[in-house]
Amino acid sequence: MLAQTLRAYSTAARRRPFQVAIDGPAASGKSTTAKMVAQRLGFDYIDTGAFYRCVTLAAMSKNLDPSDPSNVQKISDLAFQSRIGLKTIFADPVLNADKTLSTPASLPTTRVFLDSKDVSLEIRTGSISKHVSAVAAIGPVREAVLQKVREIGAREDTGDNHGSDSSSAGLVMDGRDIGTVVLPKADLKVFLVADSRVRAMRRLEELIRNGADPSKENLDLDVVQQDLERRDELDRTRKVSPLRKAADAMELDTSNLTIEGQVDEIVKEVEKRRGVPTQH
Ligand SMILES: Nc1ncnc2c1ncn2[C@@H]1O[C@H](COP(=O)(O)OP(=O)(O)O)[C@@H](O)[C@H]1O
Ligand SMILES: Nc1ccn([C@H]2C[C@H](O)[C@@H](COP(=O)(O)OP(=O)(O)O)O2)c(=O)n1
Repeated sequence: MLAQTLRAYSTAARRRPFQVAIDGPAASGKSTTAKMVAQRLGFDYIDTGAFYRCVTLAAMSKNLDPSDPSNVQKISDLAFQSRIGLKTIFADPVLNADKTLSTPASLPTTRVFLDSKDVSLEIRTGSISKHVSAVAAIGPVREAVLQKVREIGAREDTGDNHGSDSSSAGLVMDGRDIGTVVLPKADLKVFLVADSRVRAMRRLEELIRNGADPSKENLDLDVVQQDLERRDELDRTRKVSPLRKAADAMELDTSNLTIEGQVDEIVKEVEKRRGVPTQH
């Protein structure tokens, strides 16, 4: 009996993927960095912000204004009922002339599905960004998202991930409360920050890259910066699971870093903590 228990325990211990929690304010580089870290290490990736954005889209599609307190119950019900799925497409490693493998330079892309519909671009529009913090402040909505995220995390733990039959060695998850609430025992916690003007420039470029037209929409650097700062303030001051740095998180300021640079810092730290150098 004891031997059986010990064997079960050691299997569970071996199976638990290495967890990397990445938190920080809006547009600090969390999802880009998290995806690339996952690609470099062969880990899975979960973007928790996408869940709050999907619930916001579901609410707005039903004309439920998230800032109206009388809609809280209906939005909470929607959060529990909505089926939300993520699929991250990682690029294959590159085979070098000397037969070694290296990580491709291309960025992985994450497709987001709400009740089977691909809403990847729709959830990034200005109107969703404007309302998402109000939705994310609703306690039952956070419970519903936590439940969904943990279910996905547990599937990855048992190998039922992305249709693959083997579980990955680790998991990278990004959001606002990953290190404090969702994965409080994460093996590595990172808190990304960057100057708000720099974040606004990067976010504006991204919106334009994704097809936004600043001449037609009310979109300039000041507008984007104000939206990021307003959202950060709401996320930091809400009662349930506010945005804050976990006491044991490593802080990384990306203002003067390249994307590769910030990914390198995190991968180095994972390798140090795992004691296993990974192939690049
Ligand atoms: N070090 C960097 N240098 C330049 N652009 C960056 C850097 N880090 C992130 N970005 C860009 O900034 C934008 C916001 O990053 P993103 O990963 O979406 O942030 P978050 O997930 O924190 O909101 C993206 O367009 C991303 O490509
Ligand atoms: N774990 C999380 C993730 C996101 N949120 C909320 C707070 C954010 O304003 C929204 C959207 O998050 P997302 O990471 O997609 O937003 P940005 O890419 O940083 O603009 O969701 C949260 O409260 N908790």
